[in-house]
Amino acid sequence: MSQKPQTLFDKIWDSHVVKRQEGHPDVVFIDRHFIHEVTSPQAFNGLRQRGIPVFNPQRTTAVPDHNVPTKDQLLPIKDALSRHQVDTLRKNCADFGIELYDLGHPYQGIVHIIGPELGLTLPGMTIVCGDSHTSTHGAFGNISFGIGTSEVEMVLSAQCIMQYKPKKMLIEINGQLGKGVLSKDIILYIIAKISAGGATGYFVEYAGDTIRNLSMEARMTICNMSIEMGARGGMIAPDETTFNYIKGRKFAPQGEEWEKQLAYWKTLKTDEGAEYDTVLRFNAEDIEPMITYGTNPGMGIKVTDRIPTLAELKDIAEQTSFKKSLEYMGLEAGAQLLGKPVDYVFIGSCTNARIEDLRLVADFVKGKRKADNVEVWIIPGSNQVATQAKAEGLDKIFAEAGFELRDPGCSACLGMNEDKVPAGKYCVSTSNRNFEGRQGPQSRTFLASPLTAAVAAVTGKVTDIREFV
Ligand SMILES: CC(C)[C@H](C(=O)O)[C@@H](O)C(=O)O
Ligand code: SF4
Repeated sequence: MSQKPQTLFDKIWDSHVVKRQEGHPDVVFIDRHFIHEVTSPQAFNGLRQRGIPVFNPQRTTAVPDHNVPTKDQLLPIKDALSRHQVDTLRKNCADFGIELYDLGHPYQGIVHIIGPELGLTLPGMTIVCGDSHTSTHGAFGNISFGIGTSEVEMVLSAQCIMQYKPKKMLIEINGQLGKGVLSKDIILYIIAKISAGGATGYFVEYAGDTIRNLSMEARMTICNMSIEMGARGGMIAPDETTFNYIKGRKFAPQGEEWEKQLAYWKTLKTDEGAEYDTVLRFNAEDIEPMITYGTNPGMGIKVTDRIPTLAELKDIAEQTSFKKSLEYMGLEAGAQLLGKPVDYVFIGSCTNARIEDLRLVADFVKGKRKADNVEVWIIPGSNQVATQAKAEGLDKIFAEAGFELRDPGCSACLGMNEDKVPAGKYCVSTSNRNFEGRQGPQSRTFLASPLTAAVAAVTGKVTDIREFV
């Protein structure tokens, strides 16, 4: 009997449904649960109140990342709230028997960076975390999505979650990327095309030869930002690039188990003829280095383009938020961003703080110096990234360029620690959100790729990387 062709999403979802009842959300088994200090405290308190243990502590991994200092990380945390958050995570993990990669541990880092690098993130899994950018892990061909604190409690107590199945979107990108164009530009381009709400209610699968030719690091950047167009998550079918990345990692399957898993992973692709609710197609040749000018990630332009004018925007609601946005950013409609002086450059976050990002930046800045008007922070995504960077001598290249390589954490991606961009200052940032106040009260963010950030650091202004490569 021939089965109806299935999408990759359906294959993984259906194989994890524990209970399905018409008119109710599916009860879905969760293979891997990541937790951090911000969204887990109330969940643990809920368990305490109910007097129940964590159902399967081995499937949960904890790491402090949001509230951690990126200088002198091993000294007691000065900020009282941050210290309390991190201490609470420590106590909860000790009380409930959960593995914690605490500050100073070789595996500590941003939660979405450490999962993949430790081989905890694997194809075919269901993965959740009380964090919207859990979508990052989908680059390995699994279903990964962010959940709320009450759902964190649900997963801790039952290793399952109740969820309605989302709609499915395919985004196919084909063709050769131009010089100086990175995967960050691909995703900023897509979000600019479909808007920050363009994929609301969908789970996105990315496909096409452009995606196939990307490294795992680059794929993670794309899946990471799926959430910034409203999607529940993003995924990419696993292939040889995926398997090579995973092989030999700390918690990756080994020996016979590897062979067994690999055979299963190879089946993880969308069947010919399977249907999506929506299909979008883009050409890689149309994509250029991108930068955002506004206060949501959909407000992006090619770095050489002008900011749109009010008249160019179609709907009225959009016009109101557009005006407010430009006011906040201190920018004029119709103006060019190119040549705009910047004050800070932040290279970091779960979007672009992996070793490949740091290599790209180092490669570009080698022998160059930062401009006098900019302060440059490089915050590695994890201790493993930092160690690797040092082993390769990247720290020396950064130091010679006047860039500061600090300790790992979320840092100025959202400024929950002391790394804040001062009010009114402009920062070219490799992170994923440019919301009002995101990098500090009244801070102004231009989202861009690591290369566009690096060139801004050297010239002190918004610059087209293609002038240099
Ligand atoms: C703090 C956390 C809940 C939040 C998220 O869910 O994304 C943060 O990581 C962010 O990027 O804004
Ligand atoms: S690096 Fe930024 S986006 Fe990623 S988890 Fe941390 S705060 Fe959220």
